[in-house]
Amino acid sequence: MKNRMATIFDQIFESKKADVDQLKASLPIDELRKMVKDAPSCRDFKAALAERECAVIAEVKFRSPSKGQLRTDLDPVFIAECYEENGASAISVLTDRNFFGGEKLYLNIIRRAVGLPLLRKDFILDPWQIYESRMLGADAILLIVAMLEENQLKEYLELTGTLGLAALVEVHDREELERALAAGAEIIGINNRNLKTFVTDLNTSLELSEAVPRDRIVVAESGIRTWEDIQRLMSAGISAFLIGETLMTAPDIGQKLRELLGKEVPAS
Ligand SMILES: O=P(O)(O)OC[C@@H](O)[C@@H](O)c1c[nH]c2ccccc12
Repeated sequence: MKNRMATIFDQIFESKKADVDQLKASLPIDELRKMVKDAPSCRDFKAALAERECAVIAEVKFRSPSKGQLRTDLDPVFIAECYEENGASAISVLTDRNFFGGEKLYLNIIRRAVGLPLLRKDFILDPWQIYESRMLGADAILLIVAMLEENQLKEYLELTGTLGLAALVEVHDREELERALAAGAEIIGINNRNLKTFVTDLNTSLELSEAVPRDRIVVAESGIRTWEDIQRLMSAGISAFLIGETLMTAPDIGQKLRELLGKEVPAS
């Protein structure tokens, strides 16, 4: 089992690398760099998280390698509007097609429908994708420490800042956290999902958040199911939460979000 899962992580990496090589060949980075100059300004992702005591980044994710198809009514705009109406602080949009059923186009159509800042959820391996994210209408990108070399992480963080994008820097363990902090990450995502086994454990966020200085924002990611989960994380000083599956599998997405925010008592 363990080996099979490890292979999926490697598969994602290889598949993304092949995609990026192809994209780079079709549009040289210099061209892309020129295009970015005309992109509209970004919405402030960091401020949106900082201004609430309990900030939910609600995710548009139709499929995952561990759970398969999460939802069959594929209406990303409807879901994003539902998130906005029911109290989300930001929206995370999966743009990886092969493993998560995402589309780059979703960023564009969701951006036109809602006013919240958008996080592009993908596997960033190359600066090309950072320029592309800006073109697609993202306000923030995910940088996964486990996928990047130390110098890449620093370089990519700098580039995100230069382009006006925010970066959510994702870590899974203490060593990755140290690397993220050393690189100057301001928003640290602590992923409760073990990348090899895909098992989620909220203790990962509870334990690692203790080592994050107070001037950085911590986002607890993955495996959050209830208001009680959120309260547990809040008691450790965490105030931002990235939630996908629980919302995407709920029959009434809006109601589920209100429940998670403590605004409504669960139906059963
Ligand atoms: O669906 P969940 O368990 O609520 O998790 C959301 C989010 O944390 C998860 O989708 C995620 C975290 N890091 C990622 C990196 C790539 C793709 C997806 C992810």
